[in-house]
Amino acid sequence: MGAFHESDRHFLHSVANLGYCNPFLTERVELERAVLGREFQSGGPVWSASVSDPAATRPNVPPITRKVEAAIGRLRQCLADAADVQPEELSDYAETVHYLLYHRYYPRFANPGKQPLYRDFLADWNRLCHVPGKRFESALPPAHLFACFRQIQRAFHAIYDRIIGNSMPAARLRASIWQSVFTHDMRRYHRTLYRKMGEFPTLITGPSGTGKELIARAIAGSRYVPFDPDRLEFLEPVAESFLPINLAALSPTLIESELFGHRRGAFTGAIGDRHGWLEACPEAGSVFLDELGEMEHAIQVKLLRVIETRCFSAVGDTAVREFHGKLIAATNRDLPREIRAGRFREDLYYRLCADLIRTPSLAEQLADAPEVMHELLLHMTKRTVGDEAERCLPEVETWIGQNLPVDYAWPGNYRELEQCVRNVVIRRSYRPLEASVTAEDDLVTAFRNGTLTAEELLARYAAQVYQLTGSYEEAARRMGLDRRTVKAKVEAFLQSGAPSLGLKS
Ligand SMILES: Nc1ncnc2c1ncn2[C@@H]1O[C@H](COP(=O)(O)OP(=O)(O)OP(=O)(O)O)[C@@H](O)[C@H]1O
Repeated sequence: MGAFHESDRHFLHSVANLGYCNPFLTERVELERAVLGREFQSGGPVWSASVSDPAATRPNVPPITRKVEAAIGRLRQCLADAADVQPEELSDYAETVHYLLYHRYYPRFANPGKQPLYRDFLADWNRLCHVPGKRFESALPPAHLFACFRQIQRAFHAIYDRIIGNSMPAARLRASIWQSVFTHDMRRYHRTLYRKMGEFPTLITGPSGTGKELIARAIAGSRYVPFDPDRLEFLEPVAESFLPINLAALSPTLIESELFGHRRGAFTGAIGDRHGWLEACPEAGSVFLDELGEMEHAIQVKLLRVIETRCFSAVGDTAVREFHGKLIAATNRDLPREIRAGRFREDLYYRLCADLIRTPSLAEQLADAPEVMHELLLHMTKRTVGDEAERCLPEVETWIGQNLPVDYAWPGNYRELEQCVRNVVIRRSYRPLEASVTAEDDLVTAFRNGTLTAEELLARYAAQVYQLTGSYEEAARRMGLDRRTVKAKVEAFLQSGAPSLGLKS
C-alpha cells in the first residue's frame, strides 16, 4: 500500500536523491536520467562551467524543475488523501519539496543581506511541507533549510566557477572539495554535521601552482552561516571569513605572533598587545596555513594543541583562548617523506589528514582531456585582459602552438600557464624557466655590458640553482641564503618576463 503509484514513488525518490547527491560526481547524470526519462539530454559525464558562456544553464535542470513544479500539487493531494502513508514516501516528498524550493529561490539567493526573501520562502515552505493530518518526522526547520540552501549555492559556485575543465581529474577535484564541505552524506550534514565540520581541519596537497589556495578560499567561502529568522539576516558576513598566513614568507616569531597573537613586551618589537588570526577568526571563518611543510617544530606542537583542544595562548601570555573557526592547511611537500626525515610531526599529520584533498597537475588534466587547454587559456586571458579576451585568445593560442613543444609539461602548472598568457599578451613572448635559465648568451652579454642590476643577477642565479637542484631547500643551502629568500627571487625572476634579463635592445 502507500500513497503513491510505483512511477510517482520512483520519481520522488530520484528527485530526493538528486537534491542530496554530490553534483560533481557522475551519479548525478544517472539520477537526472531517472527523473527525466526520454526528456533527458545527454551532455558530458561531468558538470563543468563553460568559460565562454558562464551563465549557461545546465540543460537538464530547468526541465526537472518544471516537472517537479507540475507534479507537486497532485503529489501533495495524494498524501493528504491516503489513509496509509509509508515513512519513506513522506521523507521523499519532503526532500522533493526541498529540491523545488532550492531551484525556485536559486536566482534570488545570490543576493543575501536583509531578507524579505525569507518571508516568501517561509510561506512556500509552510504551504508545501504541511500536509493535513501528516507529520514529517525529520523535517528541517525552515530557517536552517534557508541557510543550507544559501550555503549550497555559495559552495556550488565557489567550486564550479573556479575549477575549470571537463576532464576527470578536474571533476574528481570538484567532487572532493564538495565532500570536504558537505561530507559524502549531505542529509547527515544538514541534520547535524553542519555544526561539527569546522572542527575538522582540511589538508590540501599537490604540486606548486595547482590551485591549493584557490581551493582553500572556495572551502572558506562555503562554510555554513546560520540565518536568524527574527532579524531576517545571516549571522556572519562570509566575505570577511578567510584569514591566510604564508608560513614560508614569515620568520617563526612573526608566524607565532600572526597566528596566536602576542602580549606587549613578549619579544623585541612587541610594543602592544595583538590579537592573532586564531582569536580573530569567527565561527564560520577559516584560517589558512599556506606552505605548512615549512612550519617549525615548536609551532607544530602548538598547532597540534589547537587542533586537539581548540585552545591556545598568545605569545608571552598564559591565559587560554579558544579557537572557533576552521583550519585549512596546504603544502606542496610530500609530508610522509618529511615525517620520515624528522621534519614534520607524525601526530600533527594524522590530525590533519582526515580530510585530505590532492590537487592534480595541469599535465594530468591535459593528458585526460587536451581540449581543456582552450577553456583554460580563455579563462586566463579573460582574467588578464577582461573584455579584450576573445580578440587576444587567438594570438595567445597561436604563439603557444608555434613556440612551445606540443607535449610541454607545464611544470609550474596553472600559475605558469597564467604567467605565459600574461607574457604573450604583454611582450608577445614567453620563455619557460628551464629555457630562461639556460639562455647563457643573453646572460653573458648582459653581464659583459653591465646592464644587469644586482637584484636581477641574484634572481637569475637563484633561478639557475633552483633549476639545477629542483628544491628551494637545496638551492638555499648552496647559495647560503634562507629558503624564503630563494623562493622570492625565483618568483621575481619568473614575473620579470624572464627572457630579457635586463638586456637593453
Ligand atoms: N584548476 C584550476 N583552474 C583554473 N585556474 C587555476 C586552477 N588551479 C589554479 N589556478 C590558478 O593558478 C594560480 C595559482 O593557484 P594557487 O596559488 O591557488 O596555487 P597553489 O597550489 O596554492 O600554489 P603554491 O603551491 O605555489 O602556493 C592562481 O591564479 C589560480 O587562480
